[in-house]
Amino acid sequence: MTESVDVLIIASEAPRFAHPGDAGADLTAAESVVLGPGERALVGTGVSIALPSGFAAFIVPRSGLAARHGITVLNAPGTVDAGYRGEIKVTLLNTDSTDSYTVNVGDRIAQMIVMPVPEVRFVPVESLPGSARGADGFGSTGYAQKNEGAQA
Ligand SMILES: O=c1ccn([C@H]2C[C@H](O)[C@@H](COP(=O)(O)OP(=O)(O)OP(=O)(O)O)O2)c(=O)[nH]1
Ligand SMILES: [Mg+2]
Repeated sequence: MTESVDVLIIASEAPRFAHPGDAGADLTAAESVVLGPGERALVGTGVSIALPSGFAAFIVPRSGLAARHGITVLNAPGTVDAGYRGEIKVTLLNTDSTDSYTVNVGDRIAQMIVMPVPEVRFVPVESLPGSARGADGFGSTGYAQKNEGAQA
């Protein structure tokens, strides 16, 4: 596993790790916007990066904004491809049905996680190998804890 990775960056305000060892680096807004109830907006961060090949960055919500204000990232996790050189933008969504939310320049609006991603080749086959789950999904194992008498 790679210990550290260098990500080239041009930024008005660089993403920052709040604590050493944090997975997510906070992204700040480079523009102000008011999100009305239920509204979304594409918010610039002023950050452009060049990831090494074999890596991607994922834009995910901040839990505090979500829990306190209902602000989330609509397309979470937003995917930043290694070859992308444009400005990283965040699609913020105000899920609150009554309150507006104001984003000011410099506010920490989301976080970015850099992760290794393998090069994938899709290999066409006639049939797939068997597995314990098979084609079961979409709630096939039930929802509540089984020992609480929930229906499967
Ligand atoms: O939250 C996001 C998601 C994506 N991007 C940038 C980086 C990414 O490499 C590029 C394309 O993203 P994606 O593939 O998700 O969007 P698309 O709608 O498929 O656009 P495209 O046709 O350009 O791939 O947009 C962001 O800045 N923020
Ligand atoms: Mg795409």
